[in-house]
Amino acid sequence: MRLLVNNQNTMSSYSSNFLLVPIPEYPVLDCVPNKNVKIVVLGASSVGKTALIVRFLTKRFIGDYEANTGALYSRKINIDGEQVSLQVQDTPCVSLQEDTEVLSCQEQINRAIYWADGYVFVYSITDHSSYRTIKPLYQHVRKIHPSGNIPIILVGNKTDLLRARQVATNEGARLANELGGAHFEASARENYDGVSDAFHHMCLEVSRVIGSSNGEKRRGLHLVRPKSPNMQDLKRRFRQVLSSKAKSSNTSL
Ligand SMILES: Nc1nc2c(ncn2[C@@H]2O[C@H](COP(=O)(O)OP(=O)(O)OP(=O)(O)O)[C@@H](O)[C@H]2O)c(=O)[nH]1
Repeated sequence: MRLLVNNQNTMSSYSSNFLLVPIPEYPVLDCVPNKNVKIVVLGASSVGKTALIVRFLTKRFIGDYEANTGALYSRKINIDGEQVSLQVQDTPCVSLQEDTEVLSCQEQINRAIYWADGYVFVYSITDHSSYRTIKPLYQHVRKIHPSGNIPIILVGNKTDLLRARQVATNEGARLANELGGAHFEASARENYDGVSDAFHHMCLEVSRVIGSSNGEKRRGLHLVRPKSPNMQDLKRRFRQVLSSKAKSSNTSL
């Protein structure tokens, strides 16, 4: 979901919520070289993907969200004393086709999976079907990245709703172990520390993988493209050529 907040200062005359970009992006050129951590958050409907991201980046839980359109959040954060440029991609929900293990997943999610270096799989501890989407989702990620080490974590959200629990802690831990990642339980609603621990762990894992590839991007697929010439620059040069041509044709008359 995408974040909705009421902005008292600018929209006080409106009673309903409106859409606001919650966390301003900073220019891509301002990224810390070789420390650009790209994370995608994946999971079924209403498990709390947006709530977890917003909680981690702002320490706030707002609670009112609009259906997700896949916002990208950029921040500089400090991981173990080191500055890291973090990009977190929120995604629309995925689902299983009825009574099957077949995943329904938008193309935009595939692009995010391809782009990312780390994967946060989220389920709700109150929704067993959201837990059951995780394995097919992981297999889907694996189809896109068939080889190599992909840093993942598994987060069981909504631990404040203990009475409605449908997924036991050891079920989550077992699955995380099977998929080769760490398991966390958290409540975006009630506890910042649990959320922060999970994202910090993810960032550390991704940093480690990036670091171990000597500063080059993993898989060699995301190397920075050479800068294309600036449009203004091209126009200026074009005008210069035209005016020098005009001058030379005047002098030859
Ligand atoms: N009780 C409780 N509710 C939560 C928690 N996290 C999120 N929610 C609520 O769950 C609902 C869905 O949260 P979102 O963050 O929008 O979930 P999402 O996974 O982004 O949803 P989709 O857009 O459907 O993919 C909202 O009503 C949130 O307020 C939590 O930790 N505890």
